[in-house]
Amino acid sequence: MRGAADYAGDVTARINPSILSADFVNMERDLNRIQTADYVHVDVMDNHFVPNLTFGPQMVGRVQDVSPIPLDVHLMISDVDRWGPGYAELGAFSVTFHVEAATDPVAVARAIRDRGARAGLALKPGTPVEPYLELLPEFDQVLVMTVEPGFGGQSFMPETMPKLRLLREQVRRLGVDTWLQVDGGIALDTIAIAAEAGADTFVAGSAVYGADDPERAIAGLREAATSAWMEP
Ligand SMILES: O=C(CO)[C@H](O)[C@H](O)COP(=O)(O)O
Ligand SMILES: [Fe+2]
Repeated sequence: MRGAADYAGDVTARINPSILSADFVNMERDLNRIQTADYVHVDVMDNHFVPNLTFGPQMVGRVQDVSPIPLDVHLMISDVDRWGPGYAELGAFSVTFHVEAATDPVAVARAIRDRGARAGLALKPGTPVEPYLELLPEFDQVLVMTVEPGFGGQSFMPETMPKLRLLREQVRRLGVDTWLQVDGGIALDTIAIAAEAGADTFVAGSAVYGADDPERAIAGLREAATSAWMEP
């Protein structure tokens, strides 16, 4: 039997709703609709690294001020050497950046950690994982994108799952506690696929905010992922 403990110690699946699907002019209200979330996923886009634009440090700082739940910041921006560590200084719980956006990913991760946040490495669907497997001890989480970054509401890409399997194997081999996150198209019908492949942390935007009852949606997702771990 492949139990949850194999994947994530004795934690339950972490569900991180993405406020990309929230109402930007009612952000505080929408943060209060997800009080059972593990972390709040914050998508920062610069219309350069990805063809979409959201917000920057000023807005994330205000979200940090009013959110009762710690922030999981996902940077989809260029030049994270310059901008990345500042998000840690705002008090984010974790700051995740795309490997292509850093001149020296390890140096950026160390700068983020030095400022008190967890450092995450993000991989787009077309970005291979092999060159980074040995770097796992430098990162607190790896984000395997399960859609092309830039927009919510896209379809889950199952072809990204082999990367997750390799990462899970490497986490076991090195004995590190690097969280494995998936982001994009995560819903009740896809979360089990990612959980079975080794993910322990799940971002969901439209599946949470598109539901009549976001907290019930969070509970359903958590239950679906945890059940997938328990299956023989
Ligand atoms: O990083 C992202 C997009 O680049 C978002 O976090 C992600 O797409 C969440 O939205 P959904 O769950 O609706 O796919
Ligand atoms: Fe994201």
